[in-house]
Amino acid sequence: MEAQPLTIRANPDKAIVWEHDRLYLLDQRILPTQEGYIELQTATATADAIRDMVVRGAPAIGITAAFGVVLAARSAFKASTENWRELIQDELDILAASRPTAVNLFWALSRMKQLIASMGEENPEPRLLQEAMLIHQQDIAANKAMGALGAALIEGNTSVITHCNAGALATGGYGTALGVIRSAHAANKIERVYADETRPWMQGSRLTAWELAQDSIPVTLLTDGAAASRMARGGIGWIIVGSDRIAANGDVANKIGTYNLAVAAKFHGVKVMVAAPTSTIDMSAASGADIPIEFRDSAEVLKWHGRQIAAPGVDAWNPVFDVTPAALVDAIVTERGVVLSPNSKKMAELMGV
Ligand SMILES: CSC[C@H]1O[C@H](OP(=O)(O)O)[C@H](O)[C@@H]1O
Repeated sequence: MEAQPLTIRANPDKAIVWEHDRLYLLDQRILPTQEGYIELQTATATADAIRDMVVRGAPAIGITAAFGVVLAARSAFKASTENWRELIQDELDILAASRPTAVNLFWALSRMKQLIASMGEENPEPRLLQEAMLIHQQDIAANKAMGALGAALIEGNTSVITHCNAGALATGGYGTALGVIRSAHAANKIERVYADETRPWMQGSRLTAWELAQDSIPVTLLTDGAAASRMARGGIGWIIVGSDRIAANGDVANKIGTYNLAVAAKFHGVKVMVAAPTSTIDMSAASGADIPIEFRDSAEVLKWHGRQIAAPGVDAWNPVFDVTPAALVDAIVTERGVVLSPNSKKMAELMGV
C-alpha cells in the first residue's frame, strides 16, 4: 500500500489521525515552532512514539494505543489467519509497557483485548478499527460534556492557572482542563489563563499556550515557580488541571508540580478543579500511594534544547508525575458528573461500584 500524502494541516484537534488506512501522529516534540506528522506502521513503532512523547497526555495515549492494536492485528492476521491471537500478544505487551502512569493506556488496551477475545475466525482489523475510532469519538464527546460541567462551576469572570497540557493535544480533541477553559471562555467566564511552562518538557509553554492562542483565549506564561506568587496577587479563581490517574479515594496523579499548585492554592483560597474522563479513574488503586509514578531520564532535566545546563557529575531527580491528595481537590469533573470534595464514598457513587 503506497503511502498517501497526509492532506490535513496540523491543528490541536488532529493530534491523532487515521487516514488512508494508516496512523499518523502530530509530533508534539517539535511544536509550536514546527508542525509535522509521523506515520506509524507497527504497534512497536506506536509504543515507541508514546514512550518518546511524540504523543502524550493520558487520553491521547489510550486512543493511540487502541490504533496501535489495529496495526498489530493487521500484521498478526497477515502472518497467520489461524494463530493471530497468539502472535499479537507480544505487541500488546509492548504497547502496555510504553508508559506506566496514565491508566487510560491500560483501559484502552483492556477494551481492545475484550473485543479480541469475543472474535471468531474473521479478519479482526475492521472491527478493531471501528472500536478504536469509537474510543476516539467517545473521548471527544466526554471532553465536551466535561467542558460544560466544569464551566458551570466557575462563577463570574475570573482568571485561572493551568499546568502542563490537558488540551486537545492530550486527548481525542477539545481537551479536559482546556475543554473546561474553552467552554468557560465561550461563556465569558475566563478573563485570562496563566499557563505554567511545565519543565522539563515544557508542555505548558509549547503546547497549552499554542492551543489557547489558536483559539484567541488570553494566555500568559508563568515559570513553574511563579504560580504561587501570581495567586498571592489575587484574581485567580481556580487551578484547572487534567489527570493521568485518579485513585478510588480521589487522590489525583498529574504532571509534576500539580501538588505544589494545590498546596499553594489551599493557602491562598484558590479552588482546584481536576477534569478527567472516567477512563482516567482507577478504582483498583485505593489511594495515590498505589499509582505508579513514571521517572524519566535525568538528562531531560540536565539538558535544555540539547545543551548541558548542569555541571558534570550533577544528577537530577526526574519524577514526571506527582500525587495531589483528595483533600486538596475541590472538584473532580468527569463526563458522568462532578464530585465535590472527593472521597472514597463519592468516587464509588460516581463509578457505580
Ligand atoms: C488530559 S491528561 C493530560 C495529562 O498528561 C500530561 O502528562 P504527559 O504530558 O507527560 O503525558 C499531564 O500530566 C497532563 O495533565
